[in-house]
Amino acid sequence: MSEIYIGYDFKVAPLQPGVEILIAELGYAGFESFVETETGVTAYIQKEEWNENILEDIQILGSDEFEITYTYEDIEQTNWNEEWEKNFNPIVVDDVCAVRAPFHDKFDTKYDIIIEPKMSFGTGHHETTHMMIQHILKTDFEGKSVLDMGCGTGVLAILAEMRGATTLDAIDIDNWCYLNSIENVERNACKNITVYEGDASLLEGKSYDIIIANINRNILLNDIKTYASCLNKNGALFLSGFYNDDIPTIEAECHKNMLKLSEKIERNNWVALKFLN
Ligand SMILES: C[S@@+](CC[C@H](N)C(=O)[O-])C[C@H]1O[C@@H](n2cnc3c(N)ncnc32)[C@H](O)[C@@H]1O
Repeated sequence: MSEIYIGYDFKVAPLQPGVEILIAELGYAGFESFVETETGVTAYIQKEEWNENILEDIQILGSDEFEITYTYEDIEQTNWNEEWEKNFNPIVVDDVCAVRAPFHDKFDTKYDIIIEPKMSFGTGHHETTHMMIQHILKTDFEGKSVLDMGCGTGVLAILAEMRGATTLDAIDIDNWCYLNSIENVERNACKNITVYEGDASLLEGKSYDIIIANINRNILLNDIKTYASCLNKNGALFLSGFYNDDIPTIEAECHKNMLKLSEKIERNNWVALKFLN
């Protein structure tokens, strides 16, 4: 890996969903890591992956809905690591589950998950991860088979195993997330999780008692049919990665696939839904 990164400091108004959209677009353009700041996001790309037209296809920069300005500079990788460590604060969900980095002190919680998120999404900071953790804490996982779709850092699969799940598949389309999930599974001494790189096309012939998918509205709308076909009788599907306003569309797609909405958690306009078949 190259020693030198280029760091872009983006200032974004309004902050959300601007930062979220910007991160998604930059990810596609080859940026590898993101540190959210009070005014926007700092995004890093390896210098050897960079060219001066790198932002040419980033649509949100031309949008009238957002005002986005940026500066950029060369960053030594060591500085980037420090920057990341400064910005990753541990979180505790419902006093029961801590998600922290190896360099944070241990918490006195029932579940203590150690994550080195590097470039993957899923430190528990995001509303959707937080709510999915809340759903998992309320659900009986003892002896269950589980799919964590869009696993990111693997945090949700790791918690599901800690809660008693005995067979788990964790899948992410992104190579960094795949590699990072394998690392985090080992770091937390999980024994029942298999990590795959890919998407819903890997699910043919598979079946699970519980499916967790924190991705985004459009991917979910596309893949709910496949998830429903992989869900065992009396199964549960947890979905997040979308807003309150998206519920009717998501619910309609679930209905088409014989899934009934049974519970909703909401946080800052983001939602996490539980469906039963
Ligand atoms: C919002 S993050 C969730 C990460 C983690 N599960 C959490 O809750 O913190 C969504 C993840 O889905 C992955 N992803 C996006 N599209 C996907 C697809 N079609 N199939 C599988 N994973 C996908 C992304 O790479 C990303 O890591």
